[in-house]
Amino acid sequence: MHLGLIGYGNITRALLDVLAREGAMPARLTVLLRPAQAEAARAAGVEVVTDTDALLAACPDLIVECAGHSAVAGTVVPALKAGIECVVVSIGALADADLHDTVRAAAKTGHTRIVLPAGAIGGVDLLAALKPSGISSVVYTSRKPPLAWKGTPAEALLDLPALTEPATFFTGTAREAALRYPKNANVAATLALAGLGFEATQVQMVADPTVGQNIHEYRVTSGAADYAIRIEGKPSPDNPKTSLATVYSVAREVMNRLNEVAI
Ligand SMILES: NC(=O)C1=CN([C@@H]2O[C@H](COP(=O)(O)OP(=O)(O)OC[C@H]3O[C@@H](n4cnc5c(N)ncnc54)[C@H](O)[C@@H]3O)[C@@H](O)[C@H]2O)C=CC1
Ligand SMILES: O=C([O-])CC(=O)C(=O)O
Repeated sequence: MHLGLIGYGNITRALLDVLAREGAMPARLTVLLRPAQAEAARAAGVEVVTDTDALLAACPDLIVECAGHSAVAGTVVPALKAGIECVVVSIGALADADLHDTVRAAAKTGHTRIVLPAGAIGGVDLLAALKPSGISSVVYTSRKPPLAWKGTPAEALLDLPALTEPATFFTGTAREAALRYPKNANVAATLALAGLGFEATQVQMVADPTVGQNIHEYRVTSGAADYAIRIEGKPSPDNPKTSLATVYSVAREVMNRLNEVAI
């Protein structure tokens, strides 16, 4: 497999470690990154490109986006049009309804598809499966240590370093959450896309100095099953906003395309 990656940050670097450890390194790897990161990546033995055209010209079999919302419009859309399957982690980008339409049209043009991994959470398979049974509610709470909300609008609402007890600073729709907290609410968008949509999926975000993990809890009620799930994600050492489970979820997507059995 020739794997194309977008972004050379926390997820990409950890992903490459996991694939190497698992003996699942693709035969060829091309990474689209910011020019400032090119030297470090080349030193790690990675084939580097710095613009979308060069990534597409390399013709990877699969592209995995591990960068940020802007990469979805900038690189994923042209890649889909060119017929390359794309796994996207910055799922919150699809809260922009126009971009969501553009992405779907691009996949149709390229006769390919965009794959949305479970990312930091689990249970998305069940939620998506339950959709035709009629889902009546999806309520999601994201609870992270104050540090994980640094550099987000939560900073203007709370004195994050001084918090001594949990503070719920956001209650609203998945759409609002994903658009206002692009680096922290991809899970909200994933649940919305799997289940009730961006307007009806209810989201709470909590800065909690009493926890050391990124805790994702959601409850689903539907025609065929009701369930609640709680994931206590360990934060990535290099980016406390991102749960380590996200890296493994992306690794699973890659390994499922290399193995005889996909699970
Ligand atoms: N689906 C999910 O459950 C989750 C999704 N995420 C998302 O995954 C993405 C990556 O997360 P991390 O690796 O932890 O972030 P990071 O900030 O450590 O790394 C992202 C890297 O991509 C680079 N980048 C951004 N836009 C780019 C572009 N257009 N082209 C090339 N490089 C670009 C940045 O400069 C940075 O080096 C973020 O959007 C994050 O919000 C994170 C956690 C869970
Ligand atoms: O990794 C996590 O804990 C979840 C996250 O950042 C997101 O939903 O964007």
